[in-house]
Amino acid sequence: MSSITPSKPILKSLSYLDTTPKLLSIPWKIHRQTKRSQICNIRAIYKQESRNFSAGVVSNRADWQTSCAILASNVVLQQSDKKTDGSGNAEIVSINGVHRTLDLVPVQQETNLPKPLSITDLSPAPMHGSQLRVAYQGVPGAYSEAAAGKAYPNCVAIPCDQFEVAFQAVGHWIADRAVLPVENSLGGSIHRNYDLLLRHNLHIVGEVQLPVHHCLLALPGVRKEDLNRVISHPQALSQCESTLTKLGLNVAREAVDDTAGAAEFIATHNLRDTAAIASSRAAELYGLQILADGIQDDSSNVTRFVMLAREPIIPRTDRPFKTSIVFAHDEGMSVLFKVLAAFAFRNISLTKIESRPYKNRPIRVVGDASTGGTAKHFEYMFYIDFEASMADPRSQKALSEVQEFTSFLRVLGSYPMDMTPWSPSSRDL
Ligand SMILES: O=C(O)C(=O)C[C@]1(C(=O)O)C=C[C@@H](O)C=C1
Repeated sequence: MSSITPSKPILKSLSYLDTTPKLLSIPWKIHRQTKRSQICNIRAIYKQESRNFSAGVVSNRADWQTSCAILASNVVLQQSDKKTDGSGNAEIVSINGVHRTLDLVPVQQETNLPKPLSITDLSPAPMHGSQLRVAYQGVPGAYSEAAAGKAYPNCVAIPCDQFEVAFQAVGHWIADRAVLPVENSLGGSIHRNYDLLLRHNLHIVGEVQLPVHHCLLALPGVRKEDLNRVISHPQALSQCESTLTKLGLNVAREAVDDTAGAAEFIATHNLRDTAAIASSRAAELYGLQILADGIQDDSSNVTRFVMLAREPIIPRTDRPFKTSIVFAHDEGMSVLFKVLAAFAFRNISLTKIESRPYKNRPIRVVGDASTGGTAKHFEYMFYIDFEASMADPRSQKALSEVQEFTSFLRVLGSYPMDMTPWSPSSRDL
């Protein structure tokens, strides 16, 4: 047990954070050595992995321990929470609320992978050096971790068990940035994340486009004919749907929180009838074999991530910038048309438009009930990305016009566009 003193005041626990924040300057309670069991040779794999990971995300155990105390206690808790079948030979687990009885894995080894941060772990983290801490949803080997590495080489990547936690980690100074997948070229928008962008007060400060190369992973020795189930993130399942069918895998699909988490789950529970859709890095990390490589339905499979920070960046005009806005309008005809026209007349290209239900006010009644002429309309929030910087006078004029016929307008961020070329055939992950 060691202790360090944070250089900045930090918030102590979620209960403080949710009410009036109390700033504390307390010595750090630091980690117990956590033990994650069950995956063969994971330490060796992970050490090699840390050396190999070309994107440069710093995620080895030593760095991790000095950078993030938040993960410390979870594993022991998790192990004691396991339910057994009474004989002690099997464990009852739940995937998406479905309970399954699994044989317990005989091999019990300590591993070095960081445990994802969860909502109960949002206690103070030490401030450390110059390395940027980037929160992502998932476990090591998730595409979001790769996106963090692409956006910020040499960052410390912090796994979080939910997107909400990644947002809060930044809001409470546990992380400096969060990376958030927002859309995929095959699966479309990741809607929930649009809602989170609105609910939280973080700013979009950048974007990265990551070619996503999926593999079908299973335990060593398992053949395709042995499979009864394929598990993965819902986006990954939808990105590989036709290929799975072509491979003759007309088996159950089950959604889990992230792709690498699916691989970890198979390894941890020794599931010989289940395959995961995940990255080749996840295969290495969790000791799985690649049954099929490049199983996305289209080789041009790209996911766009945005990076979020507590403060906006200063927009510039010396390189291509994108701006993301969200707006709502009360009523009135042609508002959407007028908004689009405000950009079109100034030759500003839109790259994205998305509508989401306006959650506090989902339905509007129009007309006069006494005359029987009522109709109900859904209310929406509209998200627009356009190709111009907020420092560009054209954007400012367009937005002041948009403001005139909208009831709510927020600039989510103005940030450099990801212009890096990518090759559809390259196997980035
Ligand atoms: O599960 C992961 O590995 C993620 O990073 C999430 C996610 C997503 O939300 O779309 C990211 C990229 C891929 O499109 C598939 C899944």
